[in-house]
Amino acid sequence: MTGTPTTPTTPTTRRGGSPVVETRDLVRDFKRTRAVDHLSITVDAGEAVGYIGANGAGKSTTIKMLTGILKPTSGTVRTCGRDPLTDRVEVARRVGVVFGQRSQLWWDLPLGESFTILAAIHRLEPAAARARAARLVEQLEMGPQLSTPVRSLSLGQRMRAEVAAALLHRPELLVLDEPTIGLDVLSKQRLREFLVAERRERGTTLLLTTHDMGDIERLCDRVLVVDHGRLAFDGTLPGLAATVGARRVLVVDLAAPTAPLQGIPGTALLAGEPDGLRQRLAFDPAETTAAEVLAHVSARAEVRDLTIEEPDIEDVVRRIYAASR
Ligand SMILES: Nc1ncnc2c1ncn2[C@@H]1O[C@H](COP(=O)(O)OP(=O)(O)OP(=O)(O)O)[C@@H](O)[C@H]1O
Repeated sequence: MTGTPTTPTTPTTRRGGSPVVETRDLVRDFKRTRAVDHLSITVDAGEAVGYIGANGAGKSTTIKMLTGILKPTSGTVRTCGRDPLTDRVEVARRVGVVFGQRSQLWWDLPLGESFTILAAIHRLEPAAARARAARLVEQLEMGPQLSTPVRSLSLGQRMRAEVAAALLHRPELLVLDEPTIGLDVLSKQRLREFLVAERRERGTTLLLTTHDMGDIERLCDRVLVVDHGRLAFDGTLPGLAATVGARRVLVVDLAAPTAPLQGIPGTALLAGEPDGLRQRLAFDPAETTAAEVLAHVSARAEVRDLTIEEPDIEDVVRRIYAASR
């Protein structure tokens, strides 16, 4: 890795919109811990930004300051151009927040009633609110759950409901804290597809924390890495993967036992099953593509099935730490 990782690296091209999130020298101390340490970040209108870091790096504390839940120790924070502490109501009007571990829905009420109550809280015009809720319900395929009490929803259904609730008032910024944690593959996919569509249709700015590289890959144009409360990286995901040398792994299930798939350009063969039926090839996306690797494999053996293992964010972040020692 080149340069010191705690020096922000190549920022991506900015869209030139006005900042939706802007922090300058933001600090938050708890008794003995500096959770956020002179953090200066900017997110422009229409961007989709992944905010990542190891457990305890300061992500939730930052988000709580952006949304007016926590007061900074020092420094400034502007969300949609406002101070989230003194302009709480205006910020709440313009921002939607989803905390994966916490619900904003009424547990014992049918889901549809939560939407009605939220619309009233946001003082939305009833007909417009009903139309917006109906559209979200349709897009998120939640119609059958509208009369179900929230406590009886599956985790995937509840997360989609949380996202719908956070978007009911058409916020400019949607902040998502671990939106796909614990979801099965299909639920993750549905939620990601919805968020991509929402962004395309309404230009909603996304800021999300996640431990899932798939969320970043499918949703974000830009990644911010926080390490011990400080900004450690600001750039694209390929830029981050290249910076830390993160590899992807192509896992192939072969039709017949096959000799180890050694010597495929740009790959390293990882330990596989002894019969050679399942083999794992690590590759650097900067050097080759999954399609090229697969073409080489197919020339040697019949491929029955394949999966690609993404670099794990914890692993990427561990590599950043290792490089900073
Ligand atoms: N209310 C609190 N009181 C004391 N310390 C806190 C409090 N909230 C957070 N911290 C500490 O601040 C640091 C940053 O915590 P934070 O929750 O922001 O990290 P995080 O990156 O969101 O982690 P995770 O991925 O585990 O949610 C940690 O050392 C944490 O223990």
